[in-house]
Amino acid sequence: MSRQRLAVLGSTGSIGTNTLDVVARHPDRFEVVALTAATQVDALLAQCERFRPRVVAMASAEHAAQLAEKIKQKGLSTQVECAQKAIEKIACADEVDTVMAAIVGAAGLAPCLAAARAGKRLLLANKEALVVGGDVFLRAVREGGATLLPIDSEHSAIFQSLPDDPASWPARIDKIILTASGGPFRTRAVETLTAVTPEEACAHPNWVMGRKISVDSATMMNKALEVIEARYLFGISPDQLDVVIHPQSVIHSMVQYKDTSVVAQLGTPDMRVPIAYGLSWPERMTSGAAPLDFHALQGLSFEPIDSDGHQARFPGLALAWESLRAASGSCAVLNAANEVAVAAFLGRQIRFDQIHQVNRATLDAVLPEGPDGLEALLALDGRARAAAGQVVDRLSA
Ligand SMILES: NC(=O)C1=CN([C@@H]2O[C@H](COP(=O)(O)OP(=O)(O)OC[C@H]3O[C@@H](n4cnc5c(N)ncnc54)[C@H](OP(=O)(O)O)[C@@H]3O)[C@@H](O)[C@H]2O)C=CC1
Ligand SMILES: CC(=O)[C@@H](O)[C@H](O)COP(=O)(O)O
Ligand SMILES: [Mn+2]
Repeated sequence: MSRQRLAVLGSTGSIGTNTLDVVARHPDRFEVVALTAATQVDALLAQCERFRPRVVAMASAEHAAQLAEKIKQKGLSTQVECAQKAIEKIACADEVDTVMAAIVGAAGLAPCLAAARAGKRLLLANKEALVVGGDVFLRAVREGGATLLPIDSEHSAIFQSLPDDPASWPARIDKIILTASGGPFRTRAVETLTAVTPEEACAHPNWVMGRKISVDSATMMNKALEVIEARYLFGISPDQLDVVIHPQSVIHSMVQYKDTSVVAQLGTPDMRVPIAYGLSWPERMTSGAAPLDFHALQGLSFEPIDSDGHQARFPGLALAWESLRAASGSCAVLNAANEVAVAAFLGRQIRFDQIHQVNRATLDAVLPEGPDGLEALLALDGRARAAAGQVVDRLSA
């Protein structure tokens, strides 16, 4: 069996390092040919020493120059490139079979589209790329003949719970139920959310993740993005998408069939499981995760999202359905606003509860014009970021 030649985009992040952890367990199956990162020069250098990729790219010339110098000092043969175009070039290179898309945010859209158009096996962790790209993204997958496999834990669970033949899904499925942990503030008094610090927001109860997605989990904007992601991945209508709070993060999501049967995927909350599934699909291979111990499990519980003040605590969740039903491009506007708002919160410019104010105001202010390609999507993303930035400025003045 020939080895899959892998490129990991965002290799220094949480998904990137988990991917390399899984890959290192299977040297007979994978060859790491390319890695990309943005700012973490030493972390990427260490990955180069361990995995010996042929090429790496960093988002800025400054970081790439620092890395190139260190690579030379170590006597490594890895070629160092820079800028977003180099990352896109890696995503569609002939020497790459499989692309792990693990860049955070809309910055991952162009490389994902490049990989899709080049017909790669595309492992999608970067949910924002699909939220922004929507039908444009799916068209690139179709036309390029790419294989799109979900890595997000909920979407991997749904994919594992669905029949193999996508053509059979509409006739068989009643709805998809995404589970949500409720994040670090599930039981916190709503009126105290004004005082939340970035450190508190990033302390997820079940998962260790990057800072942006951790804040999204705390506002439940992560679940809003995931509802949109599910809409596109599984071609299902927004009315057939439901969310239930499940604080233990053991059931990763469920599919309810027409006969009311529910099929779910369970496991310990460890991203190496969906990563290993994506890498090995349609086979299975070891992931390094600990198995679930049903004898030790304390119980699984569920809370409706409209119970116990959750609607007031998580006002952003409803924006998923609102954006999906609004003009095409609205999901891209929501995503851009949220990226700006989360960055402003992490930079201590706005309060935690003001993230939703930025998202709400930006959705109201920016009218999308049905973006039909990458250029139009990036222009819309830029417009929404400018509008969101103005809201941030007003709130922080
Ligand atoms: N973490 C998790 O468990 C899960 C994550 N996801 C999704 O996966 C994606 C990655 O998340 P996560 O790993 O947590 O994020 P991290 O912040 O941990 O990692 C992000 C990676 O992207 C790189 N990066 C950041 N900005 C840019 C840019 N502008 N251009 C190129 N590269 C960039 C970073 O480089 P550097 O570090 O060098 O600056 C890093 O390698 C997100 O879309 C997230 O929603 C989905 C499910 C679970
Ligand atoms: C691991 C993963 O997929 C994250 O998206 C996770 O689901 C976050 O959990 P909640 O958003 O449910 O808190
Ligand atoms: Mn998820």
